[in-house]
Amino acid sequence: MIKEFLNDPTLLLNAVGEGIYGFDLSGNAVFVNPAAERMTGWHADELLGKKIHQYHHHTRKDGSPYPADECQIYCTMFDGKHRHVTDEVFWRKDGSHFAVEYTSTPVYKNGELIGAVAIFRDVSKQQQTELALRDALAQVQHLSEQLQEENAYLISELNEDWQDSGLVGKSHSFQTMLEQITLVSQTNSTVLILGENGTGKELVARNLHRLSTRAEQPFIKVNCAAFSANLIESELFGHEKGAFTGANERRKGRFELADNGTLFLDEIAELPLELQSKLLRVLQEHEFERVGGTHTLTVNIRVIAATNRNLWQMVEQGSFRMDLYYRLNVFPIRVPALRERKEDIPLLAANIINQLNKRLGKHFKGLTKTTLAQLANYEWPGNIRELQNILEREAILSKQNVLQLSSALSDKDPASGVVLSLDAAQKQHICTVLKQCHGKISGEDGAATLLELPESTLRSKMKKLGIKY
Ligand SMILES: Nc1ncnc2c1ncn2[C@@H]1O[C@H](COP(=O)(O)OP(=O)(O)OP(=O)(O)O)[C@@H](O)[C@H]1O
Repeated sequence: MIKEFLNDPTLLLNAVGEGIYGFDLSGNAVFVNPAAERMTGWHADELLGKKIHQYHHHTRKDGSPYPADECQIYCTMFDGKHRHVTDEVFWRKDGSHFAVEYTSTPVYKNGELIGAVAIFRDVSKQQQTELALRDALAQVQHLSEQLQEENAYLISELNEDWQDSGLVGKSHSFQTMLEQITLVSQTNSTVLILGENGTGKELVARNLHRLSTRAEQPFIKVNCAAFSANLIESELFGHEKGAFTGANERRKGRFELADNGTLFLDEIAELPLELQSKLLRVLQEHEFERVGGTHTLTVNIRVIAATNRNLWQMVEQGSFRMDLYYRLNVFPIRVPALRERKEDIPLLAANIINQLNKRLGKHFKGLTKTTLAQLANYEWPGNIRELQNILEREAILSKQNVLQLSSALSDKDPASGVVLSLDAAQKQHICTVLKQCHGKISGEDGAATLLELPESTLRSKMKKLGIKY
């Protein structure tokens, strides 16, 4: 048996699964095994004695010429060196091609180079599997990035602690507003919420989303006043890796995060003019590009915008685009100031006390009659947020289970000997420093540096304290 093999080595070569070609020094085929025939479709008798390079190894995958003197198999015939090639294709008789991996080995007889042997295999399936794996990996990475961003966003949302608050009020103006919310929530129309600070614009936006068909989709908020002019663009539209100094990773913007859901653009009046035109484009065409990107992204978003400013006046002064104003003002909802619905104060106060009891672990039963009268006589420039702050301060100070005011309510400058709450004192100090810095927040001569705070911390403090700059 062994003898049979030794007498006819082609038996073994013909049985091998890899394709085998033998060449003489002129590059003519002297041996072609059946595996090579199967892979290429060329029969041995069509190739033997001919230069195989011309038949199926004469062009690259992209069709560009592959001169014989660059061919790695031919090179082996000239320099007698072994080669291992992994990035080429062989062409079949029918004109198609397949990815190959091959070795080209010199053949010596009595120390003299007489030709070369090429052993090759079809690696197209392996490459396809690798490609599919790479695709799957990229997809997993993409999903994980998205989850990370959504997670970061959700954590910051949870910190906002709005969850327990509902829309409370029985007054006519408030009830009319609730009817408007219910009606418009069933549509996809853009809504513009107008109202003074602390009247509940954000709460209105959240309830609008909750009542809409998008309720199960994300509600994404952007405070247009909380970012500097150059940060807001990437915050809204995201950025590509390397788009600007510090853009070490690709990042999705709020528009992408809000896809299929609702995007709440708070303090819309603070959006720089340049970005107003970009926003207009998204509202009109639902399309945008990430900063530093060329790929156009399409989104399906319901936009709710809010402002405490007189937008029309800004249009007249040239600081707000008229076309954007009309785009946003499709369905305006005006949230009444607290002084316009003083009859709601007892209900609101009861609601706030409930929340305080839960949060502070206390058992306040309500307010004294005198306190209710004092609350009704006040003009509430800070609206419901101010009412919340005052009740919280009293809840901390009070030793009884019925709350009353420890000092008179006043909307005058608090710098007149009255002890300020920590928040009020911080607000006053930050405003003084901002004035000193001519409103500049970042940079060496900015307020953040003077206050020894990171810029982002100062901005979120300003937002929390209701400081507008
Ligand atoms: N009708 C309401 N019933 C109970 N709580 C309310 C009501 N409206 C607003 N609040 C509470 O008042 C506070 C201020 O509301 P919100 O932040 O929505 O106001 P805003 O108008 O968006 O303020 P700003 O313009 O300063 O951003 C929140 O804590 C909110 O929960």
